[in-house]
Amino acid sequence: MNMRERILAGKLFLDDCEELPEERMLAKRRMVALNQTSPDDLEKRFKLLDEIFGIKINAWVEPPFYFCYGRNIEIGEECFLNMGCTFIDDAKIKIGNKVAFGPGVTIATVGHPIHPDYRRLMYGSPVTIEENCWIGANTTICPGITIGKNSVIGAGSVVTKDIPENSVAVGNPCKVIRKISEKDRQFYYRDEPFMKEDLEEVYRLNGTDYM
Ligand SMILES: CC(=O)SCCNC(=O)CCNC(=O)[C@H](O)C(C)(C)COP(=O)(O)OP(=O)(O)OC[C@H]1O[C@@H](n2cnc3c(N)ncnc32)[C@H](O)[C@@H]1OP(=O)(O)O
Repeated sequence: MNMRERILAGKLFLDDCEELPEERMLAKRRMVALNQTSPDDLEKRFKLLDEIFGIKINAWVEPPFYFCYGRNIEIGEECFLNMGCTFIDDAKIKIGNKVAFGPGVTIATVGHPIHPDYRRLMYGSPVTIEENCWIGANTTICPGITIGKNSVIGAGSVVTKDIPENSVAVGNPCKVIRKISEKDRQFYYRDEPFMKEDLEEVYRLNGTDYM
């Protein structure tokens, strides 16, 4: 097994060989270039993002955006990353369609042994966020986590265990407080109801179709 295979297999690894440092250096150059783009230079931004992810993507990534490799992140259609997200992608990060990230979200796929004698070593474990999730501001997602589709993670959460689909989960450690229900189709925030005329006006003002 070579080092890259060890990383993928979740085994202990070090990352100073097999051109991994060169790959990270190239990624850092692209990261710096992306984070220095002007907000109106969208053409350059989109080109750099395609280079970073290694494939043409259809997602909105608000700089600054920080990552290790970029190529280990698989991002679905119509995702939105608000500013200041950090994706530590030594192992795979898989993000489904229409996932929204608040500002300052950290995804960590890598960890170090607890004992200081072995601390320099690393192990990776992939993170999966299924479609339609909303990850609140400044959330940290730990190695090996899966967040099920449609779920909402409250701001400032630290996700240390898998979160099932259709859940609202908050806190440190992040715990499910309730399931998403039919009531959430009626109220958008506390006791504020969705109203047909209100929705119509929002979509009309924005020039988009109603629902
Ligand atoms: C894509 C973007 O850029 S979005 C911009 C960034 N925006 C955000 O990050 C906002 C994220 N929103 C939140 O964290 C909200 O609090 C939500 C969505 C989790 C609220 O969900 P709701 O189910 O409506 O929760 P509700 O407000 O009723 O609170 C329920 C309980 O959870 C607690 N709670 C709510 N949010 C959090 C949180 N982030 N962390 C810890 N506890 C929380 C409340 O204090 C309450 O506790 P109590 O029962 O002891 O009083």
